[in-house]
Amino acid sequence: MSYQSYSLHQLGWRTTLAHDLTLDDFESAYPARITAVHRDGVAVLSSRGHGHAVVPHGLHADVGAFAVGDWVMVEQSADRVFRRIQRQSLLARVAAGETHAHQPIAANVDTLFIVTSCNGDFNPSRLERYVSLAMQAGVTPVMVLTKADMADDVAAFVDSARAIMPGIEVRAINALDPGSLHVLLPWMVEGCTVAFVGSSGVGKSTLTNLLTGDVTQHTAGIREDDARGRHTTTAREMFPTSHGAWVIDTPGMRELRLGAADEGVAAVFVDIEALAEQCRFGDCGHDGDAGCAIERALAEGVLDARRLANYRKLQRELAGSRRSEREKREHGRQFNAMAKRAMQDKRERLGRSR
Ligand SMILES: Nc1nc2c(ncn2[C@@H]2O[C@H](COP(=O)(O)OP(=O)(O)OP(=O)(O)O)[C@@H](O)[C@H]2O)c(=O)[nH]1
Ligand SMILES: [Zn+2]
Repeated sequence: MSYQSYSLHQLGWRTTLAHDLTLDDFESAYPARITAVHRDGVAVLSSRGHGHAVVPHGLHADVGAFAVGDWVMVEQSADRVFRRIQRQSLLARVAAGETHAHQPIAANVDTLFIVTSCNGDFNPSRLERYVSLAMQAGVTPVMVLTKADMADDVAAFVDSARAIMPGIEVRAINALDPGSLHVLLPWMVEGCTVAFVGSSGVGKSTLTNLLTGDVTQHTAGIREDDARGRHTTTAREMFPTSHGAWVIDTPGMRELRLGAADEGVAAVFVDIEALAEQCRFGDCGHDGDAGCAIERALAEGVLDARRLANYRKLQRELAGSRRSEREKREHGRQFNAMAKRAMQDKRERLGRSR
């Protein structure tokens, strides 16, 4: 199995990916998909099978610029990455702390299964956050409610989940029952890539193992030939399933946080944004202002107070991350100006001493 090869279609190739490539690219290199990112290069899968490719110095800054699921062009004559192909979607991790730096986690994911359980784990505000993140990344969110076998009123959980965003797909499931897996099959299509997020204990590993179990040894490393022909054992983070879809399971998925996700938040809270447009005054503060449509909706019970509070909280976070981006840019500008001054001083001193 570990030496199995896949067609481009099976690997998830889309014709749109080729729009980013020239004839030259195709003559000197071939497309491959990254299944793991290592310190010294990337593990790839292509129509040639499993392989390892080094990332030349200076290509997209460093290995950190590549993510599992990325498509790259690998040189025909050497196991070396030639270039990365434009991503269709990108789940990025926002670093903890004040820097708000974005680190790519998974690329070209089609569906993000947002997993929660039909119990105390179910938290609409956290789900709104995950859905915003998926929308921002360009990935279709699907809500998966596990432990349906242990809840009295599954329908109530499904209804709450449907209220997170208009039109969102919701499926309740008993992850311990392989027979109930069929509810996820519409997204497990050949060449499609899925990933799971959710808190600890909701059943992500159970579902991932069910989907990939009979196809690969999930956690075990696979022997492969590296660039120098040595055998190495490397862990992978992208796995085939029996239905032909791929599951990306990387440790980074567990640390996804909402970054600069303005469009994602706007997509999830379309109801509130539409209400705001109906306020009498364009600069309505939605706080005791006359003719406020949001407050009217609250009073009429059309809008949930918790949802509005979470929308405001996310807006504040977005403002915070915009501010820190600005500060970083400003800091960079100040540093450049300082460096320029130092160079000038040096030139002047040299000029005088001559
Ligand atoms: N009854 C029932 N138990 C479930 C279901 N899904 C998961 N479990 C159980 O819940 C526990 C946690 O499941 P995991 O799959 O390990 O959860 P996880 O999301 O991967 O958790 P982390 O690895 O900590 O992120 C396990 O004991 C599972 O057997 C379900 O639908 N019904
Ligand atoms: Zn208002």
